[in-house]
Amino acid sequence: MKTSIATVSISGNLTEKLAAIAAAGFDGLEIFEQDFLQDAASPREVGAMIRDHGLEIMLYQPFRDFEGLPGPLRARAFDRARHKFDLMAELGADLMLICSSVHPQAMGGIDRAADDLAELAGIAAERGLRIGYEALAWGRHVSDHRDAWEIVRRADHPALGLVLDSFHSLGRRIDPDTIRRIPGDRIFFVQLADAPQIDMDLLYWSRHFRNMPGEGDLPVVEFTRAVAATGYDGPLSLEIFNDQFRGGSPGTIARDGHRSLIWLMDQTRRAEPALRADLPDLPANIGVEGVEFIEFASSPSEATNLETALAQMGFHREARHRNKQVTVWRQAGIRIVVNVEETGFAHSFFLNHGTGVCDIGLRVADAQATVTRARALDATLFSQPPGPGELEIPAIRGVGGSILHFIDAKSRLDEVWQVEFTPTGDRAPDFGLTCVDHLAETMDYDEMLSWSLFYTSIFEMERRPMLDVADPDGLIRSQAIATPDRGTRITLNGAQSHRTLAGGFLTDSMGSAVQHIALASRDIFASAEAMAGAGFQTLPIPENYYADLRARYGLDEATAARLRRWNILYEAEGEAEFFQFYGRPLHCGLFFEIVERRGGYDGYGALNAPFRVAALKRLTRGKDMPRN
Ligand SMILES: O=C(O)c1ccc(O)c(O)c1
Ligand SMILES: [Mg+2]
Repeated sequence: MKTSIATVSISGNLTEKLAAIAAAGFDGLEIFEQDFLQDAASPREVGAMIRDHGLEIMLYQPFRDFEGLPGPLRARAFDRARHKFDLMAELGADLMLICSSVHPQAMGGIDRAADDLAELAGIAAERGLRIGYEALAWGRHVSDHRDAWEIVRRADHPALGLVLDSFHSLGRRIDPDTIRRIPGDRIFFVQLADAPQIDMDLLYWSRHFRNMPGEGDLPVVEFTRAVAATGYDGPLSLEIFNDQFRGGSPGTIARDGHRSLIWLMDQTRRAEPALRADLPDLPANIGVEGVEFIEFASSPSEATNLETALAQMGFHREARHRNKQVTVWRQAGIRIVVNVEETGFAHSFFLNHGTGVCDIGLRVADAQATVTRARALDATLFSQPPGPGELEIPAIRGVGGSILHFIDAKSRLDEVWQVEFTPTGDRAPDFGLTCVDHLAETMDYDEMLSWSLFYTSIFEMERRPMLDVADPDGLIRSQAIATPDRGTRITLNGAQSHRTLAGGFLTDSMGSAVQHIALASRDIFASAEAMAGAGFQTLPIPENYYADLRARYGLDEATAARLRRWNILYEAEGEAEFFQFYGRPLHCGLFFEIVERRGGYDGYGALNAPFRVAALKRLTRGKDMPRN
């Protein structure tokens, strides 16, 4: 199956669109009439331009309001079509999409539509062209692919086929398995789009909120499986109308689109062996076994602030790198690496962003397989020449110029701590922190879909519904992603305004980055006490919060007082309970969170998030009186 994308999916002018589509690796495109009409070049020149980019024109669209018209209107529609056929010949396009009519005078009737389309197919065939009929979800008489197929079947003309569009079928909740009964050679073209599940008018939803397969909530994999089962082996083409994408970077949107199609074909192939995908073999979604390390880039002077916080949380300096100014801070299953080298990747990260998380190490079963999959999904590999005696650990580029390293036991990369580091012999205190609970990455709202697709397409990770968090100065959208065992969790936080806390952090850190690190505690009260004893300062939470908490959950005075004492926030869902408290932000804006989950709690304290944001803002504006 070839990959294609409609020009309407990408921002920019036609030249920019073509460059982005070609660079992302698509085989071809659907030329959207509007994109072409607005360009100054002649149809012939546009066709040549497309082919010069190594791209094939797979479809010309849309041709509207054709079938079922009375008398003179019908004749007019045939004239219009002839004119478009002339244009297609100039362009070098041989397939035209006809979408079901929304014309107020269209009469309906399966046979009438079939007769009109058969007659038009005859005209197209004389010119060596073909036409494909698509049911728009809001079509006046035809709004279901089953009816569109019945029309195509009755018209029975070799130059007429069906066009399927996942949005129109799935948006109307039509069972995709109904596609399985259509012969694959009568399907001329397949368009794909996903969308977030929002209850709204179909036309408005379709024209503004479509997104890439895997970015939304529609069962696009089931749809593609059904298509594959018919034996269809034509192009899979993205047709994405999205307001956000229209304003996005053409290169990023095209890359995400290509990634989504590779992901989709891979998922489909695994479930539906009949699929003939032009895809190399690639390993299945990579299972992540945990966070092996979190590395900060810093400088000797700036690192002190961070290292003080680490010591106050009960970390000890466990080991030093043999050749580099790199130290490992450790507590149970958590390793925090502090890199103050003056050359190399971490240093350039530091120069660009200041102190911050430059590298995340993930534990996987097979590091090499991980980069093979990541590469097939258009991720950028990262490498830096290893120093003498150092291991070559596979890595890719992640959020905001940071990197992701992959550590496995299979190729003994997990021995890096013994091979490259020498123990300091420092005493290990135990403040009860056990492992990384989650990493919170802050980014521009417009980047969220892109990074969520990145994680969920490469790794075995699932998305949770998107949440809104109210910041006093705007909204933050939050998207949690986690492995099925919940052992590795990442939250993506999207800022829409630079006046929000997250937005301010983005400006200060010169781009997307980890804004907070949540560490899991065995016993949050014991951890809070030990940390306070070591001088750790928590984020003060106002009295009002605890009054509200008592009312909300009927907590007794003693429990509320205990929570209040350590500024611990609380949330409960049935038997499941969540406890969390925050540290104060470091100079770099990053802060730590300590959490304890009980009874299978699976969230992130969404009800508490606005209190946390307001408390942080009070603190940074210097208006808060510490209570303890
Ligand atoms: O929104 C539309 O009008 C429109 C046009 C052509 C398509 O292929 C489509 O899916 C929608
Ligand atoms: Mg369509």
